[in-house]
Amino acid sequence: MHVHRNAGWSPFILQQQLREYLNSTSTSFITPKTKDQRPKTKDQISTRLPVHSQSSGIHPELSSELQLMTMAAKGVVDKQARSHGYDFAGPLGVGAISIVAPSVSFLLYFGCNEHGCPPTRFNWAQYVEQVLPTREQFFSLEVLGYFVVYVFGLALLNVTIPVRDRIGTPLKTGERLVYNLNALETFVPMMGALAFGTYLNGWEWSFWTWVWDHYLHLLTAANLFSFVLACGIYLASFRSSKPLLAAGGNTGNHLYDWFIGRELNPRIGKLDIKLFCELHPGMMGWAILNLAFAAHQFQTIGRVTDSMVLVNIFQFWYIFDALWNEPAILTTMDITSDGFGYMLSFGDLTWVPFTYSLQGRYLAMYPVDLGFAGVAGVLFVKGIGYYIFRGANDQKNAFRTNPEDPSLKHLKSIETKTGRKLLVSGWWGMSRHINYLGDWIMGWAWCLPTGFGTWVTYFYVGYFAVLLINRERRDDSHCRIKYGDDWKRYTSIVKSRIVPGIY
Ligand SMILES: NC(=O)C1=CN([C@@H]2O[C@H](COP(=O)(O)OP(=O)(O)OC[C@H]3O[C@@H](n4cnc5c(N)ncnc54)[C@H](OP(=O)(O)O)[C@@H]3O)[C@@H](O)[C@H]2O)C=CC1
Ligand SMILES: CC(C)=CCC[C@@H](C)[C@H]1CC=C2C3=C(CC[C@@]21C)[C@@]1(C)CC[C@H](O)C(C)(C)[C@@H]1CC3
Repeated sequence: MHVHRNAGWSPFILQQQLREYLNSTSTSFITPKTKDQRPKTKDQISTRLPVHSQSSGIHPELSSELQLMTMAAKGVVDKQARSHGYDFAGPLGVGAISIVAPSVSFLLYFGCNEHGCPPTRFNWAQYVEQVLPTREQFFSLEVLGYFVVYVFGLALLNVTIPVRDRIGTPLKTGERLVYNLNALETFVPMMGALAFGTYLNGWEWSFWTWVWDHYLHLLTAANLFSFVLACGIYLASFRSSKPLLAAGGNTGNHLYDWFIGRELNPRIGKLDIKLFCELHPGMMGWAILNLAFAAHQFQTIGRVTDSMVLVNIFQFWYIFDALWNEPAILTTMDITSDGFGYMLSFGDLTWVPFTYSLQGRYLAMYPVDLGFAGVAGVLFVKGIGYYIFRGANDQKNAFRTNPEDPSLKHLKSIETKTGRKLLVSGWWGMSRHINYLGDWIMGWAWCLPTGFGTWVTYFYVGYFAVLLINRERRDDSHCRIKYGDDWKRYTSIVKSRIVPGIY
């Protein structure tokens, strides 16, 4: 069996290769008999090439990943493996993002509120006097407490609701984690309870009023919680049990590793913090905020406009779609390769619920009636976006689940040395991430219902374009490592990154 130097990082296949290789070669892998025979310090083992001598049980013919698997098989993987290069322009870039992103989450509030969106009629002195909040308006210990109870309550549900257990993709240590996939089983009863409360009390229900009245307190609480959580998880990653670290979050630069995430899968018992934060408090909080905005609009104008209905339906659909397809998240880079740091802590718990719901908050203050033509136009944009987004994601997920599925036999793909195939026709032949294009077009369907009275509510499509372009580049570099020359072959066939024929 020819063992490829750059075998892609595909643990299933690597395990198969390793098994065949071990059977086919006379090389005897020295299996440490007892723990004390295993290399004990980082200096004694390394995951970096050039390879070790025979004595460590690693053979030079094996690719770097296969060596890792071999070490994994021998329990000698260096879980502290130093990382590859920097993303986001390194420590300077992540430092800037760590200041700018939270600031923007507040600026979108101070720049779009009852005083205007943006409040341009004030000069600076009037703005400071009339708009800037007092300390009491900015921070509330009581609301922070409620926010903590909300997050911890969801965490308790996540580890107690009977779940569809799911096995994650194999780690470089060879082990695979079990995940509690019950986001939908949590979200549906939550929405049912809120609907029942609204049925009993009407849209004037004090819960909706409370959310609206404490929006800024909740935003501050989410920012504080995200920061403290990221710091706690970072410090915990240095614990004596030496947890598995993310390849990109172990550079040794504290600021960078804190932002990107040093530990790959931080857990508290059965609670997987990365998966929980990505789909529970933030995504569900996003839906709650949108409903509170619709309630506020009803309380102020006695009805809910067609634009507010569309924004709520579109974004509720997006949230429900994410939770319905929860198993698919186990193969995303956030779960498989990114550590849990401030980027995901802030992104999940603050950025998503508070900036993605900007359109609903704007419409609660500045109602827009679209009319039939407007509704039809926005529905058309949404339909185009969702057709691409869902079509591409379903096709890839189906192909990854069972490449031999009869419904996929019309699709062309290329073999890779890892044994996994890459689609080169259908959605994934049009561009390497056409799913991103569909998602971005859907973002326009979220912004257009706010009309053209302000540019502020179109912030999302601008930000999202930057995020997806960066994400495509990061995924490209991950795939280049995974697939080596086969990825070059793939990119020579599928030339467009996101927009077919354009980018
Ligand atoms: N609203 C938001 O803020 C965000 C939304 N999203 C959305 O989430 C969805 C998922 O995106 P993301 O998590 O980036 O991952 P993707 O769904 O884009 O999957 C990327 C992975 O798919 C596999 N792949 C790539 N090309 C092919 C091919 N030709 N054939 C088969 N498999 C291929 C590779 O993994 P492998 O080969 O190892 O299987 C690659 O790493 C997207 O629709 C995106 O728009 C994402 C981030 C933020
Ligand atoms: C400004 C800043 C620091 C941004 C951090 C990035 C995060 C906002 C995003 C990183 C990956 C994300 C994903 C989703 C939301 C945005 C973040 C957290 C996601 C949950 C949206 C819904 C999708 O269906 C998804 C589940 C595939 C997706 C996962 C990644």
